[in-house]
Amino acid sequence: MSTIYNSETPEHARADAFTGGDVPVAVYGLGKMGLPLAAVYADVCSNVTGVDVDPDVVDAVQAGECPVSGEPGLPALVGETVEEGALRATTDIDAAAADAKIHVAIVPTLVDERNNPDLSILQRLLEKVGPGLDAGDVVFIESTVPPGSCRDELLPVLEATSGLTRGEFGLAFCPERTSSGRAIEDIMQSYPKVVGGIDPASTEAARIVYEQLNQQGVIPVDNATTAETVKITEGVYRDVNIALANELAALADPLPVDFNEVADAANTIPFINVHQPGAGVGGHCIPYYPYFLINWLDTEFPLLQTARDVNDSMPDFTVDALHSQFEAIGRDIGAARVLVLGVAYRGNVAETRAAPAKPILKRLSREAGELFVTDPVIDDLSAFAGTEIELSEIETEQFDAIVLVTHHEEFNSINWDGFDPLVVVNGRPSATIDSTKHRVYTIGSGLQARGEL
Ligand SMILES: NC(=O)C1=CN([C@@H]2O[C@H](COP(=O)(O)OP(=O)(O)OC[C@H]3O[C@@H](n4cnc5c(N)ncnc54)[C@H](O)[C@@H]3O)[C@@H](O)[C@H]2O)C=CC1
Ligand SMILES: CC(=O)N[C@@H]1[C@@H](OP(=O)(O)OP(=O)(O)OC[C@H]2O[C@@H](n3ccc(=O)[nH]c3=O)[C@H](O)[C@@H]2O)O[C@H](C(=O)O)[C@@H](O)[C@@H]1O
Repeated sequence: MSTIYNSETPEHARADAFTGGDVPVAVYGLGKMGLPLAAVYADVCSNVTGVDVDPDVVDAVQAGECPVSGEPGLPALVGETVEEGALRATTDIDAAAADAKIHVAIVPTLVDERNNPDLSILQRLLEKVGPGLDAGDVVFIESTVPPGSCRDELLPVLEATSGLTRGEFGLAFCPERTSSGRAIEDIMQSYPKVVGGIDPASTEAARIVYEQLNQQGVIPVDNATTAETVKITEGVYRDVNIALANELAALADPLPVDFNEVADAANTIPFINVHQPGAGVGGHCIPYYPYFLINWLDTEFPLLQTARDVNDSMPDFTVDALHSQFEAIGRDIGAARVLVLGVAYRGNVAETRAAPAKPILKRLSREAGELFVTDPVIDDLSAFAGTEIELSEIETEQFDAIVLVTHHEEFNSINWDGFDPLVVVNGRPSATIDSTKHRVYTIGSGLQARGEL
């Protein structure tokens, strides 16, 4: 069997061995990002074992089915690669680790209730992978981790459990630079892959492998900590920029000014990229990554913490805006029927972690007369306050207010004229409320229409 790491075999021969299926791969974690990654690996090298602790996920993949929804091309790729024998799935981590020579970890890396980074799932996984490592194997970490993790936290686990020492096996950080809903495209061709190893041979091994997967090529960086910092920098850049937009969105009220128009105009200069203000920042990535610095290093990050605080205040900003509109028309929100549109953390994605809709609904359940909620992409709304209503039924009801928290494309076909005049708080400037009857307040734009109320 060929090895990729620290081998005297010429580079092109190692790449051929990988694409020819002579270097077995294990992908640990078959979730929203792990399954697309395993399927792309299988498409390229035809020799992948996907490993997951969830037997339902494993059974589905083994049957050629795709347990991850909303990823264009994924069901077909999983079906094809499983049928060809290029992809198989198991819950048996020990056996998969013993067989593989390339080990790819893409399990959750979270923060705890105090926002301290929690790498325990990844560490426990590597404790099981370690005993299966042989000299010449290489481990690629795709889960986002705080800078320094490969060197200080993960390498020691692999050394302790494998009996091997640094230099006998490789370890590189190879971040997922992908978004839900675009996973296959992002993995294969949207942007180059960044890779950084704990030693030059690990970086080289990662470069050789990912050059076969990614049509945009590979950016090898100096070491694993550099690659880890690239990924965190991308995440905090987004969080801080969204916070800037959210802070400036407040200009809409005192001036008044349509800050969304301001942003569009400002963004015509190529080096300006004003983000969109909105009802909040959710998901299991952007709200957490700042804490991979703030609560990891003995360094102050006042800007990052401020950005977090600003973004965390947006659910309250949204509910406060609703209160202001009710006060302006002299109505009592405590007697109002309020509908919330969208609980997913962002449009067109079936994921609710850290969704801004949760605190918005919680507060409205105390402050509104009656509360209703709908989301066409989330099956189970039981974790959210409010009475669930199907999107197809909302036009048969009357409401006093509608709060759009998440902009799913299904909301574009709402017949707004079908409702009697009501208050609308639009939490996503990308959504258009297509009616002049209603009193519409859009975050960033301010009061856009007084309507007939
Ligand atoms: N979802 C996203 O948009 C992005 C995610 N990432 C990174 O990728 C990581 C994984 O993300 P997702 O795939 O979205 O998570 P996910 O929650 O959808 O899936 C994680 C999978 O890992 C499995 N798992 C948990 N412990 C395991 C273990 N010990 N062995 C094997 N499988 C195990 C779970 O059963 C689940 O199927 C994230 O934590 C993040 O660091 C990076 C960029 C984008
Ligand atoms: C720039 C970008 O697309 N970043 C991705 C991000 O994915 P994620 O699914 O979290 O989407 P996101 O568009 O950053 O949105 C996060 C949250 O921020 C909100 N949001 C987003 C952009 C914006 O201008 N204003 C805003 O309020 C969204 O509604 C959502 O609640 O985080 C991923 C990750 O790092 O895990 C990363 O791989 C992805 O590239």
